[in-house]
Amino acid sequence: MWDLWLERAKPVMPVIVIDDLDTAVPMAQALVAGGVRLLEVTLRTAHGLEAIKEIKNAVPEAIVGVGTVTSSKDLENALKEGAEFAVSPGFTRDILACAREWGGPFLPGVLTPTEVMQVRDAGFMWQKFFPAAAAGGVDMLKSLGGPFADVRFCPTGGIGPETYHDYLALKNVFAVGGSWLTPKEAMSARNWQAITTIAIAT
Ligand SMILES: O=C(O)C(=O)C[C@H](O)[C@H](O)COP(=O)(O)O
Repeated sequence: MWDLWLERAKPVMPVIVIDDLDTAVPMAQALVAGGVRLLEVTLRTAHGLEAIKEIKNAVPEAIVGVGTVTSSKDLENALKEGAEFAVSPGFTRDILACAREWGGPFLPGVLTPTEVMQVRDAGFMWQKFFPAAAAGGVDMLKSLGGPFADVRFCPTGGIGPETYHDYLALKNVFAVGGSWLTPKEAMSARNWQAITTIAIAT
């Protein structure tokens, strides 16, 4: 699925925090206008689920997923609202089982070789590498690429406009995620042009 989506979307995934529900749709439109279509709406605030539903209905060009999935219940709730993919900062046995049953694109979060092996054993070849910068960044991903050449990573955590290129240059990285694409100041000022400008430049 990621392969297919990446044919028509930039390989970047904004990690979106919705403080005010009315920002969800214009923010998504601003990103899509700049070619950023893979949108990870986090469950960090109470508006996450509703925002997923609203964006799905109002912005058909967006590919909307759910982030900060920390339980199987989170995943089930987000799927009911129409989330097309799901991302977790880590994984539990329960989440992996629920994601397998769903069968859709789920990115479990990993940080160590052992975790890469655990989720690969469970059938997940596409993984989130989190927190990327704090855990060794590009060098760590290069090292993981040795024994795990078949695994594709989406690093997130501490990545910004100055560094995301370095990650995307790695052959085991399929996309890069982060909150830099939807800065808090631009969101609260409802400065959609600023968000489109960032998206275009990315
Ligand atoms: O909440 C989640 O779903 C997470 O798993 C963590 C986020 O992906 C990173 O915290 C984003 O990191 P920054 O770009 O440094 O803000």
